[in-house]
Amino acid sequence: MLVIGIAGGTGSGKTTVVEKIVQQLDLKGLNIISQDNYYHDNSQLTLIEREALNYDHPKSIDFELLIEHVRDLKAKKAVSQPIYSFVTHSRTGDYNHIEPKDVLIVEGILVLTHKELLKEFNLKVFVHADSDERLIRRIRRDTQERGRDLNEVLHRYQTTLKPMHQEFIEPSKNEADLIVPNMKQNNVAIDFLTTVINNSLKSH
Ligand SMILES: Nc1ncnc2c1ncn2[C@@H]1O[C@H](COP(=O)(O)OP(=O)(O)O)[C@@H](O)[C@H]1O
Ligand SMILES: Nc1ccn([C@@H]2O[C@H](COP(=O)(O)O)[C@@H](O)[C@H]2O)c(=O)n1
Repeated sequence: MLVIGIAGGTGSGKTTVVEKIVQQLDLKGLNIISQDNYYHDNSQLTLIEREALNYDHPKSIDFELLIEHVRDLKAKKAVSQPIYSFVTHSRTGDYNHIEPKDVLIVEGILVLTHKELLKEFNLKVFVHADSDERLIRRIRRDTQERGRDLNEVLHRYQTTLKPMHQEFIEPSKNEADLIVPNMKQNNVAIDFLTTVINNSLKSH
């Protein structure tokens, strides 16, 4: 199985880049795992306590479970992935059933920060967009899709998101084999990445 890690700051366009690659790949069997499903549950806390948590620090992710699922899929075992709600900041109690396929893409802001997870990747990609562009995209997305208001997004940006990005996410760019500039539509980078994946598939 070919395992690809795709990181980048919030709003850099990881999900969009993955969608475009998937459209272009000539493949039947591919799984996409988002790090977002592996946030710790925290349902033992009140909603107010959960709202105050730092969701951009590596400790906010259940990497143990994420790595277990990557290894299980590589060993051709199906996994039950928890479903996460950005509205309640906790797991919903429901699960996605994932059967192993030929290619696995693992995407998320912190997937290139964890030493053990890095060992599982055959190809490591970092999607880049400048911080002002990412903040604009984040405001739009979180107010339209994640039930947040402007004050919440800006407060989170200043208190946790920006410092964590500088401390953990930006340095993880050094782990990448490929950096995809995604300030504007970048079909050349998407074509290039698709070619690299197709070539890697031939040698697997
Ligand atoms: N190259 C781009 N140009 C303009 N908008 C983009 C581009 N890539 C992504 N977006 C938009 O930015 C927002 C965040 O993108 P998304 O792929 O969800 O980022 P991420 O998964 O890294 O948080 C989405 O609304 C998406 O449509
Ligand atoms: N309960 C939560 C959990 C995470 N976040 C934010 O999500 C961002 C990561 O997701 P992307 O799709 O943008 O990569 C991260 O920056 C967290 O701040 C949240 O707001 N609430």
